[in-house]
Amino acid sequence: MTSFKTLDDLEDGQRVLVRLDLNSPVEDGEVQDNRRFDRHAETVRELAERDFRVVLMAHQGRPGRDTFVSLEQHAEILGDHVGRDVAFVDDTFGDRAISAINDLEGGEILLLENTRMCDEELPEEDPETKAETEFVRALAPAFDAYVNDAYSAAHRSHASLVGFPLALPAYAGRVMETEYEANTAIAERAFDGEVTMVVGGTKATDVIDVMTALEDKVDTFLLGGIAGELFLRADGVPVGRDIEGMDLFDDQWEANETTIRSLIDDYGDQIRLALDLAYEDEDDERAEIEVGDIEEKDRAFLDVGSNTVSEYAATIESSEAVFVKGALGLFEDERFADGTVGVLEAISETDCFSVVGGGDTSRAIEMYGMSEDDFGHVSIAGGAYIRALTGERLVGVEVLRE
Ligand SMILES: Nc1ncnc2c1ncn2[C@@H]1O[C@H](COP(=O)(O)OP(=O)(O)OP(=O)(O)O)[C@@H](O)[C@H]1O
Ligand SMILES: O=C(O)[C@H](O)COP(=O)(O)O
Repeated sequence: MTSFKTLDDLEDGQRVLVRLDLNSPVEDGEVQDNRRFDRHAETVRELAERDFRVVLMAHQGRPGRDTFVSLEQHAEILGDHVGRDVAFVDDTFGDRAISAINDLEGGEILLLENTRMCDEELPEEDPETKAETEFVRALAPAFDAYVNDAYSAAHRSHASLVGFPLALPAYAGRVMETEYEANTAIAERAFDGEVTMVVGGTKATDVIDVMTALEDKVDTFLLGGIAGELFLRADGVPVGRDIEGMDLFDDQWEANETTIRSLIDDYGDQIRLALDLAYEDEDDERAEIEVGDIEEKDRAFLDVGSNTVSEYAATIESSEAVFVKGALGLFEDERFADGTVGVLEAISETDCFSVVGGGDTSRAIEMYGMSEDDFGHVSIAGGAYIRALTGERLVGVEVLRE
């Protein structure tokens, strides 16, 4: 299906430069462990076991943000997941980096400093320009091959992602391979039965883009979350009131009202909206109301209701393939997790082909004790996932294919 080379095509024992995506949440300066470490650990472990000298590159945050920190902590967390030491050098491509690389023995692993600390990394330029940067020209000669495992960053035309594949023989890592295959399935595969897509979350434009790109691939869109409420509002239901401190509705409504209305007009038969919604009552408990009984915009809705969950679950049960993008409610609060957890459980109980994506949404799987093994694929990508779903090509994947 793919035309890129993989680790199966690499001759053992070489010097490999490997790009991972370890971009993680950072709280009070502390890097938080997450599934990206676990997934990439497989690629790294395989390379170390095959006696490669393994040098890793990754980014964290962006200059100017609190999350823009050194990768020193990442080396330790990754080492725990790999089950081997991951050394760290606080240099990206200077003399200290080169000398640490040259000191490596077969089977040893070294992580270089945050690629975004290098000035030439970030400006979005074409691969040819990136291949000419000092960063790539200085580092590439120290290696025999380049491996890109950072599918979730592959929509960025940054030097570490698109420059090196032009300077070295380039291969896809295991995460790159599996993410690519699962996330492009909806655009590239033909399914025999019904294809269902659960769309929610907070970003109306993501939902609109997915629906527009996939209307001829998806039989039924099940809507929820803030995006679902915007569709309900277009359908004449007085919903869409922000909870304090959030600004999720009015700007999005203004910017997207016309598009949402025309989607409902054009594809109404494929779109299913919530039948009931949940809110917080005077006693701080979850309460539900039928959509038809909502008379004015006097409260914030934080989840879809139980009738909606049953209906959506029944549709999922009869589907051949189910894709998820975005949560159906504020699942971080247990009282408003029923919608998101209900559809995820329905998916996990059927043997349909399934892909769950979006950084926040997939977090619900472990939060509520479900197992990733019960899903076809749980993506670790955010921006790259939505681009793949909408058929957009990812520059970092394209250079590997070339
Ligand atoms: N009714 C609601 N009110 C408030 N928040 C909601 C509601 N419904 C869903 N959410 C929030 O939406 C978030 C997920 O939305 P988002 O659009 O970011 O989806 P994602 O695809 O998981 O993430 P990302 O695009 O960031 O990778 C969840 O954290 C959830 O709390
Ligand atoms: O975390 C991500 O989604 C990727 O690493 C891309 O990060 P960016 O949006 O800061 O480029």
